[in-house]
Amino acid sequence: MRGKLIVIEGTDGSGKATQTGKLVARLTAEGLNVRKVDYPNYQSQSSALVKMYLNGDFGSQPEDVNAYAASTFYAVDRIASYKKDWEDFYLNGGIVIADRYTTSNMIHQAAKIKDTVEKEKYLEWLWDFEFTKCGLPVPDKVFFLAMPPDISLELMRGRENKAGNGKDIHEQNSEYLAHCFTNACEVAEKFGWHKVNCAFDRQIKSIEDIHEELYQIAIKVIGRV
Ligand SMILES: Nc1ncnc2c1ncn2[C@@H]1O[C@H](COP(=O)(O)OP(=O)(O)OP(=O)(O)O)[C@@H](O)[C@H]1O
Ligand SMILES: Cc1cn([C@H]2C[C@H](O)[C@@H](COP(=O)(O)O)O2)c(=O)[nH]c1=O
Repeated sequence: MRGKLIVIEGTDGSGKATQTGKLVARLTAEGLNVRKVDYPNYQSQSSALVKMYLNGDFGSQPEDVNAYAASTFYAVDRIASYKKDWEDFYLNGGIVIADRYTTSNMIHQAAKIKDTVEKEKYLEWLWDFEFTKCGLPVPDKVFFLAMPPDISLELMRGRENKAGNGKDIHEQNSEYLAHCFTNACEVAEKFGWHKVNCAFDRQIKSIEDIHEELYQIAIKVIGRV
């Protein structure tokens, strides 16, 4: 019996790692069979092209690699991780909580495409490529942590990126972050993601309050209530 896949999404510095860690810890403490995955999988060689892209080896601007090409770098990394680390676990009923997934391509790569018809074509291509052709599981639930870009920039300030080599070409570009946020709000609506409003009037919701909102929905998806 197939398990569940729950994804925690958002733009850079929106609190994904914080919330993924808390949700996994609580569900594990309750005795559920839970595993955490995060993307990019920097620990694996499969992320080599992603690292080169984010390091600026193909150009210093995100748009120097088009949405389709960059998406394939991330997809390859995801497929390697799925096949090696969690396919069996998931197909045998395990609960997987993902910090980023294909949904990050929908946010960060689709943001490069301004024309709405072309963006639509890209989103259809991506769905078919990652889920239908490559066989990655479709998420059971996607949480979108809607943290306004000016606040997430503050949260990220002074913090290194996860690859541990300074700020990457996405993080260096505040204009791109703003485009990604606007695009994420549209995509979240289109695909029926659960949007968590993480701030109101520049007042950030507490880590605990956001966690509680995620937890209450997650246990329904898992079938605990
Ligand atoms: N609701 C919140 N209130 C205050 N601080 C927060 C909140 N959520 C996260 N933070 C802090 O913001 C910083 C960024 O959070 P976190 O690393 O979880 O974000 P992220 O989305 O995983 O980042 P990235 O996209 O760079 O991987 C951390 O220092 C974290 O403790
Ligand atoms: C998984 C994935 C990620 N991205 C983007 C999102 C971020 O800007 C970077 C990864 O940075 P992190 O802070 O180390 O998480 O890459 C993407 O465009 N597509 C993806 O599938």
